[in-house]
Amino acid sequence: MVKIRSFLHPYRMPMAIALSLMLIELAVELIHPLLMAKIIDEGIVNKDLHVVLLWGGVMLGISLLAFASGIINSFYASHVSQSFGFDIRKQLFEKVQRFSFEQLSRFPTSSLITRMTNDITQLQNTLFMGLRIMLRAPLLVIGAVIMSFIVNPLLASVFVFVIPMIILTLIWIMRKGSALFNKVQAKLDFVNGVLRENLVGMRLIKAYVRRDHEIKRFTKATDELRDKTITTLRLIETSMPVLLFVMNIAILVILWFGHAQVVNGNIQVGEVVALVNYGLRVTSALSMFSFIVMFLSRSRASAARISEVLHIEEKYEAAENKCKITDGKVSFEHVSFTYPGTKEVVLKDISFTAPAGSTIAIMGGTGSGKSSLFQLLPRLYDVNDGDIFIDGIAIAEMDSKSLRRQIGYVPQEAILFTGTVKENISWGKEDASLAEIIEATKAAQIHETIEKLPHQYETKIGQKGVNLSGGQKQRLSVARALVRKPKLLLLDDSTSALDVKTERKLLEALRNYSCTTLLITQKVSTAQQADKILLLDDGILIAEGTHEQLLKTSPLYGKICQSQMMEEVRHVKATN
Ligand SMILES: Nc1ncnc2c1ncn2[C@@H]1O[C@H](COP(=O)(O)OP(=O)(O)OP(=O)(O)O)[C@@H](O)[C@H]1O
Repeated sequence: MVKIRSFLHPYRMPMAIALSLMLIELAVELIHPLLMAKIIDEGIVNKDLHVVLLWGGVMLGISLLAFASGIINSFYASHVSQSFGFDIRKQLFEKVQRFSFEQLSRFPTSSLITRMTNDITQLQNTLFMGLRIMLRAPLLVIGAVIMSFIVNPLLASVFVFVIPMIILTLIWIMRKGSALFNKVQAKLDFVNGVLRENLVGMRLIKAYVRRDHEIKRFTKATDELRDKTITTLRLIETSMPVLLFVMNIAILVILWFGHAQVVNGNIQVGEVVALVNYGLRVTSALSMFSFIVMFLSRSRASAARISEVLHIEEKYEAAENKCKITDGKVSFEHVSFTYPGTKEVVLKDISFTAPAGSTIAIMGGTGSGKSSLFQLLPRLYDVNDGDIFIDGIAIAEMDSKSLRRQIGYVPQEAILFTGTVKENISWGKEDASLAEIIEATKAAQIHETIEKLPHQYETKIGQKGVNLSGGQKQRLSVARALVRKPKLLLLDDSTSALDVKTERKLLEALRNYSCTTLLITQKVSTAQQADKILLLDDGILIAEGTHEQLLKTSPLYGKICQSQMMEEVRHVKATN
């Protein structure tokens, strides 16, 4: 929570101005009943029009002052609350960008989205309300009680019994409300999660005709959110009328006692009117409390959720160990790896060398650890045992940012961003010239396709590349990696959607890049073109060698080749 409060520091001055203006409004509100008592007792009772006009004029003047203060206060309140929300959102976003994969996996994506949107909006609204009415309501209560004592201590003593009871009840409601609102926000996370999955997977839902099922799932999630919200609001809304009832009784007691005192000639009518007026102002402040308690409880829950993300300790890496990959020779020495927070060892004692400029194919069944092995090279995860060397330097000693900048990594799923073709490719190298981009797209065998697009390199790519085929997306992702001219290229099944001819051309073009290429593939036809094949099985490197060598030494590789050949024969027969 301390962290959230620190976001207010830059706005101390405008907040102080807003609060001072609010105090002017408050003072005017508290002086009003006093002036009213004067007009009644000195003007109306004594039939003195001059007094009525004089104090009436003063009342009008200070009302105008309060009106102007209110408008300027609103201006400052919206400026401060919006800027405060903007700052938190920016810092939260930057923080999440710096998270490691392990830290990122602690929060579901939908929860991070809710925290960056809805939770911050809650805090903004609360701050706005805080500067407008939140402080005004309790101060109005305190001020009204003090003024009542100044006017008539005997009648004002009624408030001493009632107000502490009301304050204790409000504290209880707020505590309970915070816990309930925490649950409401968690339900909102879930609704956002279902919504996100549905929007992203819309094609799959339609293809599998799962619309009704998904509507039911979404309805269940929103029903739960609605029920939790209603329970929470009910707690607050039912407590408020009880508090107002208690206050109304207090006003009745003042009227009853006041009447007796006026009849006995101990006090004047104006004093009773002023006290009733102060009582009514306390009642109106209390009705504001239902909103205040709601906002405060909700924002307490939201602040805790935002703080949880902001408080995560970042692992700062020493920036001085900048590395320069010169040749791209890769060696794994007895590498073992387990994902953080899990027990399963996904890579077991892996050792191999990829000479500089060589092409190494990595094969193995699904879940055998191929992608995990790739993620270790740019240090998306760190090894648990053993060492990985590039050009003879242990990557554990290298600054991960500078290491990543020199690796061309094409993940299994081709990810594109909304923007032009050119922007998507220069994502790999911000200052890439058009000539460099074209060189990369030619090598990735996608230049000719881009030339046929309506606006060539300036053609807009839809969200996630919806207007491109799977193979086109893969080749654009390869071009994005090549534009960096990396010394080490990692292709995670990135040519799976290409036909044999295009794939062959692409692999041949890669030879001109004189980079070490590690490529994961399921196809023997692709692996055959590599200088060496690594065969993984359940996280263990069970065989290593050229296609011909493995045919002789590895029964598993033999089986893979046989099954793919049979598949091809079946395919040829079927097409004939
Ligand atoms: N982020 C993760 N957290 C925990 N375990 C993971 C994670 N990613 C993968 N695994 C586990 O690691 C093992 C190896 O997965 P990996 O993705 O490396 O296999 P793969 O050989 O690339 O499979 P595929 O060919 O299906 O892509 C699997 O058992 C998988 O469940």
